[in-house]
Amino acid sequence: MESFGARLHRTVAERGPLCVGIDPHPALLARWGLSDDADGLERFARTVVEALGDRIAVVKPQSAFFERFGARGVGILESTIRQLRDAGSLVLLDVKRGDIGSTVSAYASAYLDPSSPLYVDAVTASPYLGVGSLAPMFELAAAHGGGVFVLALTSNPEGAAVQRAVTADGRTVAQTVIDEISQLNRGAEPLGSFGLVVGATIGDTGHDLSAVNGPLLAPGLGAQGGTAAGLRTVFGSSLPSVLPSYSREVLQAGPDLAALRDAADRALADCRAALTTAD
Ligand SMILES: O=c1ccn([C@@H]2O[C@H](COP(=O)(O)O)[C@@H](O)[C@H]2O)c(=O)[nH]1
Repeated sequence: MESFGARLHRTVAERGPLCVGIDPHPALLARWGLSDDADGLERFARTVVEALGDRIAVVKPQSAFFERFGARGVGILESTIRQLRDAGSLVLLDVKRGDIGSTVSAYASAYLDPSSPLYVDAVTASPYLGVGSLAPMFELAAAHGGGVFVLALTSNPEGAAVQRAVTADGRTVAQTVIDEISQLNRGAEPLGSFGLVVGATIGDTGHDLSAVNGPLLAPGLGAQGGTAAGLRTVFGSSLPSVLPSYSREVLQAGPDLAALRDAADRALADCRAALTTAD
């Protein structure tokens, strides 16, 4: 079985270093001329799959925008996941789950067990009940070739107060998360399956990411003010592990398929240039 890290490494080599989010904000539904209901959601998601599913390495549905419409919204999420996988994209479900370990087991079954209707390639997870509480997700991911991206230094300004708080041993909360994920990825080749979320908006992280050996998801590009050119400042020598992520910046080009593809191509070109520029 190929690990998530290996699949990600291969898919990024084939399609380029880009993740595009499916975030059907009410304002975007309106901009696309769609109704703010499950029908509008379905049309929106289908259009993104049709435009980008066969060309983007990773597509990241934001679960909240599907859950907003209850059972039908979750049903649309299920079929969107299936369609993306059929089109060859890796699906990273942005759900930021976290709880006590026994409940995390249920989340792991929901997203990382291949027999689940919501089975995806990887999920986002919140470590604020302790990184160790996420162990059932790490175990099921490892067993089935899945991945988990754990929040470390998020793109929102409110995150810093918690994530940069200093623990009893002198490390920040974020550095303890980084170190635990680095441990899980030790020795993995070509890339570990456990990633971190580090916002593209935060400037120099001031943290040591050198031992992570896993993907660094960088949301916050475009609508939140982060730029591809700024990724070098944020990530320094860890730049080769970065998976840049855009949602609204690309989605606002829709619903025209060619315009969506052009917006994604522009984002990819900017990211390629930023990730490969020599020091
Ligand atoms: O630190 C984080 C973690 C996750 N996100 C999510 O990414 C997208 C960003 O959307 P944009 O439209 O590109 O701003 C969204 O789903 C967030 O929940 C993040 O922004 N920052």
